Amino acid sequence: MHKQTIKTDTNEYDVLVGKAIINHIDQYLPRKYSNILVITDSEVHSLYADKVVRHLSADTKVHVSVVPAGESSKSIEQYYQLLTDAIQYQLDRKSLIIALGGGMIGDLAGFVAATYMRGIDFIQVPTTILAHDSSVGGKVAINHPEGKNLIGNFYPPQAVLYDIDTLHSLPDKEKRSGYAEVVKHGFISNEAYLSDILKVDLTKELRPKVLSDHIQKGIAVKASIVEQDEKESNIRKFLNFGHTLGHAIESELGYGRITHGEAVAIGMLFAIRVSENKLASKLPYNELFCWLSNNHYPLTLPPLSVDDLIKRMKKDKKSENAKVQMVLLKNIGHPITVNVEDTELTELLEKFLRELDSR
Ligand SMILES: NC(=O)c1ccc[n+]([C@@H]2O[C@H](COP(=O)([O-])OP(=O)(O)OC[C@H]3O[C@@H](n4cnc5c(N)ncnc54)[C@H](O)[C@@H]3O)[C@@H](O)[C@H]2O)c1
Ligand SMILES: O=C(O)C(=O)C[C@@H](O)[C@H](O)[C@H](O)COP(=O)(O)O
Ligand SMILES: [Zn+2]
Repeated sequence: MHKQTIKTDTNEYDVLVGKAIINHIDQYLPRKYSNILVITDSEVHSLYADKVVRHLSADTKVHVSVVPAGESSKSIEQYYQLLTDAIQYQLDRKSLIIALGGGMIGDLAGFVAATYMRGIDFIQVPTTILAHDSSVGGKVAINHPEGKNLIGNFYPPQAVLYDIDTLHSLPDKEKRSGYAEVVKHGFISNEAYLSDILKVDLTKELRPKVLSDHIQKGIAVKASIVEQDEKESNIRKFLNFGHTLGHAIESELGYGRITHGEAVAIGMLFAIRVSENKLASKLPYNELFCWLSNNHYPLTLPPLSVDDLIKRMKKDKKSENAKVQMVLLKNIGHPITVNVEDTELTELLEKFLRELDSR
């Protein structure tokens, strides 16, 4: 079991990463709760919800709310239904919400916890590789058809209980999606970590030791940034590397048509091209492209209008005064934020999309 404590100006919580954590979930709860609502999705429900409920204390009332699996559930409709469930189950200010699932559930259940009765305790029980990122740092949100995570808050969990045994059941597509955020943590932190990540072959069974090492290092990168800038006034923006275009693609295609990680992978390729162009950076574009391609990431997109993508990029939370702001790399481990003018962005994005089509 590996424990990392996240300490910000206002909060402190533990992230536990290890095997069989769910079997002992009751002992890891920060305190006793008499009423618990487990929020999960339909896939994770059939795999792990019974196990979680079985291992919670018998003298606790436990309710389970299930939303359909997939990004389209990170919606105002599901959010409202979950609040209704919380009211019907008579959750009070001393109750607990458990977010059991990937990043979609973590963000959605976290936002329910953040807003129900002005905020009640919640813990994250992540079940995807991607959730090594989403469960840490306290960003909770739902999507708006106009843009990703436009409705949300910073609301840290009381604990993150990451049982890596759950990762064995992940489909290959979700392994790929999760690894995109691992790669992101590599690019924004250090070359040795990145080159180690790019040795992984996702088409083969992942070695548990390698996986947990990559996850723990990713959490450490995120933790160190969040501890310095919890509310994203400055360096937390670096965690958005690949997301300015990635989020635009997700919302433009319609939520769930491409996974978050697949979109971020394409977004990172674009951010590298822009870094080369604007900062004369020397970055391993081809190495990343080949690794993504060898691991079967989708690297072509249906036809998309550049103008529409740029309109979406302007709705990004980093954008100020209608200027698109991107996270670029001076080199590996040295991210910076840069405003990109519309004309330049249009030119670079057109060229990038043509390049993707032609490879
Ligand atoms: N809050 C943050 O800091 C943050 C960071 C990164 C991403 N996110 C958000 O996270 C979401 C993406 O998260 P995700 O990729 O985990 O998606 P997800 O939660 O939708 O899970 C992906 C799929 O895997 C299934 N699944 C989950 N765990 C499983 C398991 N153990 N075995 C088999 N199937 C399983 C789910 O049912 C779903 O179909 C996006 O909404 C993204 O915006 C948030
Ligand atoms: O934690 C952060 O900060 C991140 O940017 C992590 C991202 O991987 C994540 O997708 C996050 O939800 C994006 O946040 P947003 O503020 O751009 O919606
Ligand atoms: Zn992300």
